[in-house]
Amino acid sequence: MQSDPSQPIVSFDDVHLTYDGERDVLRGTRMSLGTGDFRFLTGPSGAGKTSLLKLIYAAHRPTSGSVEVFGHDLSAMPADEMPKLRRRIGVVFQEFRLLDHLTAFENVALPMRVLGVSPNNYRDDVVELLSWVGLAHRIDAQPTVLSGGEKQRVALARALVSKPDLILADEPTGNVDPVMGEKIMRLLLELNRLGTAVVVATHDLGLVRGLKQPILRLKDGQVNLHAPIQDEPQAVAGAAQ
Ligand SMILES: Nc1ncnc2c1ncn2[C@@H]1O[C@H](COP(=O)(O)OP(=O)(O)OP(=O)(O)O)[C@@H](O)[C@H]1O
Repeated sequence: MQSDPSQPIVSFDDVHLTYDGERDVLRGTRMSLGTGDFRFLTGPSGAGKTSLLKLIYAAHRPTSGSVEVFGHDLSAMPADEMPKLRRRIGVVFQEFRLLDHLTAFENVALPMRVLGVSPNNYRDDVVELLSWVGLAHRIDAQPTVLSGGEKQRVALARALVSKPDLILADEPTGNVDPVMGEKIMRLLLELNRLGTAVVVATHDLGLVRGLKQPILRLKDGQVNLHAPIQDEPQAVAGAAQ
């Protein structure tokens, strides 16, 4: 399932999403995402950021309109092809929690086990990923003894183990202190520099401001693309003289 780099990897055309027949969350949303793009997804609480990410992951279906991912119209995609598509998408969602009875290693390895990949083909990758997120020393620890930031980083490693082309992260810095939040974001930016497209839904405007990446702003059911926020020019002492 290769995609043409000149084509969008995600494309929403006139997408409506209505819950319970009355709550209009998306109202004719149009947007696209290209290979290797980085986008923050911002908007007021309840605007529909999580819902939008779930549409991309095909965890929800639109009420109307079309969602294409890696060139496939999701509404026309046979159910048995979904796992192959999802393998190309790494997700860090609040509700995809780590499993407490598994170690950090086993949690990160889980997507590969589910896909039926032999341990010989993922063991080194799992160890490398856990080292990359700074958790080589916690590889055998279970989530119950990990801090919030450590758990977030295990979840990030798990999202990356299938070498996805696209990462969807929903408030990945939500439960961690600002230093850890910045570290997680730097890891995502580094991945993006290596060619992975990344969408990060966040309320943390400090991060959005600091990292200077383009912003998808979701408001009133519509998505608009904004340029990175630039710092205000600093007043230069004596400049007026
Ligand atoms: N499965 C569902 N069934 C019914 N309503 C839902 C469902 N999921 C979300 N909603 C509603 O849809 C709206 C958008 O929710 P969503 O979680 O997508 O927003 P959000 O922008 O991610 O919010 P937040 O920033 O607070 O996390 C909210 O009003 C929410 O209550």
